[in-house]
Amino acid sequence: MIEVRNLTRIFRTYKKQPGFWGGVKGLFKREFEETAAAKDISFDIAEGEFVGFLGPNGAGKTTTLKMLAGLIYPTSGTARVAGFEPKKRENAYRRLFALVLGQKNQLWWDLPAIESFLLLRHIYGISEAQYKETLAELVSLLGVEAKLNVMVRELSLGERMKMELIAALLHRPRVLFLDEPTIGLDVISQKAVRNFLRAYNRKYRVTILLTSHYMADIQELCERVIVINKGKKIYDGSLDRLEAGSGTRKKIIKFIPQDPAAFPVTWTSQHGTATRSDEGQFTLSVPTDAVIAVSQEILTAGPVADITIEDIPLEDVIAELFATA
Ligand SMILES: Nc1ncnc2c1ncn2[C@@H]1O[C@H](COP(=O)(O)OP(=O)(O)OP(=O)(O)O)[C@@H](O)[C@H]1O
Repeated sequence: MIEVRNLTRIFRTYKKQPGFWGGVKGLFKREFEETAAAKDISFDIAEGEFVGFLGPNGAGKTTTLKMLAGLIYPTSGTARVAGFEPKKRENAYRRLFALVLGQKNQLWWDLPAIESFLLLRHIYGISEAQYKETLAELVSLLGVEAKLNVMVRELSLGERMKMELIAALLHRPRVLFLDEPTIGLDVISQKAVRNFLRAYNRKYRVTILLTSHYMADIQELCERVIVINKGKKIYDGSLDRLEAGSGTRKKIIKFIPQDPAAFPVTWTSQHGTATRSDEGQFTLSVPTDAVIAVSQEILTAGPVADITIEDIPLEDVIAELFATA
């Protein structure tokens, strides 16, 4: 469904010297700076896939999504979505995808959401019957029946995002580009949006490319992730492989001794040293194959009130990937 080959976008920005005279100088001699927001990015996404697009701030995620949506032109390379070249901005392509930017609104601020939906119905030429059916389904899935006639500016952030999603899906796109759709939402709204996206993806086999800084979004929704850093793709594969195959093939052991005096403040095992926290807890990061040995060492050292073995948080795995890339 999505085919990206060596997609590159270089931004050229004017470097203004500070102050008034800096501005005047700039009139005569302009200095430019080039930023490669996307460098030689290639990937394929099959129909119905739900792919997470990860990277730190400024990695080039939004730039790539905007190129796929035809909002900005690539400097070089090609992109094809369902056979269309986004940069040509054909109407048939506009009907095929939707782009949701969590940080921007497409709904009319001073009107109830339903008015924007009606406008979109006309823009996309959606038949009355299809409009009614789609709207009823989306509104009920997202639970916003009671808010359709409320001015958008009076909606909560979560309600507004749900309305944005309805606006994006009214014309039944086959491809969805979601740029941080859960940003700023409370945990309950984040979960509601996630549940909706999962159900929608499964029911309609819509192809979804999602960026989010919330790892829960990625872990709950995406089996595959593409990671980019400084404009370059550094990983493309399953989330499991990313977690298992990372340099941090480790687990975290946390324990609280029954008698704190039985353990020194700094306790050393064969595989590392842990320092007691104010709450009396010790935390050790150990290689996965040493988990049993270290657990036995802890239990031999003295009775424990609690012991847990956890996976390294995905955030840490990814942070390590960025650091080594
Ligand atoms: N219109 C523009 N003009 C100049 N530089 C730009 C422009 N848009 C983006 N950039 C630069 O391109 C780089 C990538 O930006 P982009 O917004 O794609 O990153 P991102 O991965 O989406 O980051 P974030 O997670 O913070 O949203 C950044 O260094 C940014 O400053």
